[in-house]
Amino acid sequence: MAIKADGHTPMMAQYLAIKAQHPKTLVFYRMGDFYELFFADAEKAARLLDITLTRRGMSAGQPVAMAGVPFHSVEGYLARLIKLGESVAICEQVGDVGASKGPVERKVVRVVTPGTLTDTELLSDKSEAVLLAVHQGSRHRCGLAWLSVTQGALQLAECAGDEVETWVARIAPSELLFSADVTPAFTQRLNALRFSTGVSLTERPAFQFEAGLGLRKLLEQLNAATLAAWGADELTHAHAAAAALLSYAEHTQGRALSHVQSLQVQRDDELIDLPITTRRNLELVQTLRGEDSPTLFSLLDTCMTGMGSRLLKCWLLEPRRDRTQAQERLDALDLLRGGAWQRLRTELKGTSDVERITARIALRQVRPRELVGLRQSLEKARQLAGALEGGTELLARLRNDLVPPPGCAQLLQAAIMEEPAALVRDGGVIATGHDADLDELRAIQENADGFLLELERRERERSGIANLKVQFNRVHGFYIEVSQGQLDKVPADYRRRQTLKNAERFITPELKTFEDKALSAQERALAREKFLYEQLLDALQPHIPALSRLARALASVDALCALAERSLTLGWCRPQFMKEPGIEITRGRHPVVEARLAETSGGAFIANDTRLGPKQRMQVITGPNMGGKSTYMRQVALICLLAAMGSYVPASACRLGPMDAIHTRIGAADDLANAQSTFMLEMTEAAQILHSASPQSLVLMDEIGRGTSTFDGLALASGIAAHLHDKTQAFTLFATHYFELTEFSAKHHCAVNVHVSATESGSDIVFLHEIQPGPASRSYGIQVARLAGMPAAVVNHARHALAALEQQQEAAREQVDLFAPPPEPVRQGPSPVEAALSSLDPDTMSPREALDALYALRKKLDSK
Ligand SMILES: Nc1ncnc2c1ncn2[C@@H]1O[C@H](COP(=O)(O)OP(=O)(O)OP(=O)(O)O)[C@@H](O)[C@H]1O
Repeated sequence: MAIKADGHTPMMAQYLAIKAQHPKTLVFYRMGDFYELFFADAEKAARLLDITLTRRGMSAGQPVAMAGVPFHSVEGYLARLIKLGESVAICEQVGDVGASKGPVERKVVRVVTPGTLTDTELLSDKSEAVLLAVHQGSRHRCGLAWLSVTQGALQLAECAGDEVETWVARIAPSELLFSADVTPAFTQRLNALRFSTGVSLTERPAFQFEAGLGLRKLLEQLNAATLAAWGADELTHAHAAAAALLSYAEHTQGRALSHVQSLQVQRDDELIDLPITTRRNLELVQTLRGEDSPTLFSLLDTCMTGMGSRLLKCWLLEPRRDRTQAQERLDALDLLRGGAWQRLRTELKGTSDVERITARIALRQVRPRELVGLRQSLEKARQLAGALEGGTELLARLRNDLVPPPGCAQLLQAAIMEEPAALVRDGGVIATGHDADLDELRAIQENADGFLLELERRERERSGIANLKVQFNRVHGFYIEVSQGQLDKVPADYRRRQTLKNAERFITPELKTFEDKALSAQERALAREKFLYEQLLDALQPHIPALSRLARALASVDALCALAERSLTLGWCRPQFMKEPGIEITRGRHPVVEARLAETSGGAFIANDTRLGPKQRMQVITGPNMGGKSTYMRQVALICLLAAMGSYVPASACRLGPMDAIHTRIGAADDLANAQSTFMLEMTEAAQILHSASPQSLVLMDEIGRGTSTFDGLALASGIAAHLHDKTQAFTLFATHYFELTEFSAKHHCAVNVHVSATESGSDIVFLHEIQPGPASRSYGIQVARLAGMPAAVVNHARHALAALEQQQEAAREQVDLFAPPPEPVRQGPSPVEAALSSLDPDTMSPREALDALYALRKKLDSK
């Protein structure tokens, strides 16, 4: 192999030039049927994928480490790498093999990264891969821009610098872009986010976060002269984020994102605030153990399509403060519950992921079978539109959007076969009758079979070899096979092509002429199919906006039908919204615990009422462990959240006032990644709630203060309760084991005591799970420990110790008033210097007397 001047083989030189452009990305370099990785990339891939590390000779005097994966199973490997947060540059052969002397021309055609996935095989049906760019702006503001490449909807927002974490939690990106010049403190916060949310961080050059560039790119993308219509013209920090976002997305796809044509601006006061801790504690989309079920989402999601599931998740995680949208959905649900939901779901069954297919058409990555799926789904959409009887404003809008773009289905029908091959490069994709040239080329191939049979018959007759066969294989082309015993009968014009153990293979001039014609017809047919497919993609581009709307409408109908079905199956009621602040729930249930109990035949769920209003803002909840305090508190939050997203709720009646946030401080898990102790984390979270909650927030506090000594904990818990009651005035559910806190309501007129009931049966405890007025009478900790299987000796020991402790406390009880305001610092009487000073009358003193008095004062001070 020729060695170039710098010592590398021409192929390695080509590889290194490509690698230099993608230093932080694994480069998959296509060589025949494999993607190869070299040097450090090879070592890394071998480690991450557990594939063999080999050597490919030497280049520039160095051994070349190499590892490879077969191209036909590349998706599986990509999926694993992406899951590990890696990015991969796919480098294909783009030139003709053998066209020039050096290596075949190669190019990175796209970069697969966690936030920009478009491959159906790599994406989860039920969640989006979202790419987010964060720009750290001036004056403590940050700009955010995000998008899911497969959805094509661009979103912008600006937020206060300290709210980035909340926004990132809500947006739940797979990949986050940030500028190389953010402050070290900001980088630290991003790293913490990486630990807590698993997001991949990608650093981009600072110049890409430029507001002017962002504005230009946005205008170009939306084909608009101003962003005023979206209310986005002033959001310069978000423009800067958008600049980096769009550049990166285009860079990874290797083309402009023509399907990204819609923009939405999210304002920080539009959505109900659901901080990371709330999402986690309420187990909205993930259990505390990080599993997908059982969660509120897994219970809700009976959607028929991935699009529906994804939209439903988005409704759940982005509830609006304004109730218009929720009301619209509830109105639609009322109508669908009449029975329409069943018909619509039958139609929805088997619908393809039109949203992703549309994006893949725009990115020109769509596969033939996806287009067949699209055509069938357009037909389904047409039928759905017919079956939707308008009725409500929302349903009427959806019906309009479900009408397929004129001509689109016909175009697909005419161009693509009923059952096309998986890949265009294999041929067998374009329908017969679509293109005369292609039909002619195919006819040559089809007539070949008849011709070959005829030739075989003639040659057998001519040679007298009865078992002579005319055949074809990919390597040797066409041939006539004659077995060893018959070789003497072979006619003179046969030319030997190949010798086998028991037979010889020949070609004749006639067969050779036919071969040339047939093979070139096949090649030309393949090329023609590729060309026609590209033409079809061109013709589909103008339909993209209408297809995106249609996809959204399909997803909405699916999500609404799921909510309708759930409300009926689970016996939920329609919530009412009121203008006055308050939470009034009659016979509320925790939907996930209830479903669990039903599944495990663990008995019926006990429904409970909740009444909170301006005069009763806080419930102090006591009761035994396992009594149901956490369940009760969470159920109130879940019911508020379900109502806000426009769903029916697990209760028999429900009226809700305005709500701006749900804050939770529940459980205690060490945050080892951030080097925070249990107690530190508890206090940090509580402090955040005290700073950000408002009178329109719902706050759940579960056993605050238990992470430290009893007195410290009790003192802190009472301080926090008082702050929430007096200053924040949020609706608060405050569960505690400190009985002392049940005295809180005596001095705080908006707080009431409630408890979860339990009774004793012999020495056992029976949980009734009912919320009742007043404080709990005792804590039953020892009975619960007994139930948990604690050895009898330990339980006995504990009983004695408890009795002794209670006696001791009774004897030494000193009434401590936990809720009395802190005493003013004690004021002492005037000091001797002050007394002497106040007895002086400067107006009656001569200068000399004044000086003497001053010396006397000084002396008094020194003698102190
Ligand atoms: N209303 C209810 N109806 C029926 N079962 C319930 C109800 N509430 C709770 N439970 C059952 O009791 C279990 C314990 O409830 P929960 O965790 O809410 O108790 P807790 O009072 O918060 O306990 P701890 O103080 O130990 O955290 C639940 O897992 C559930 O199985």
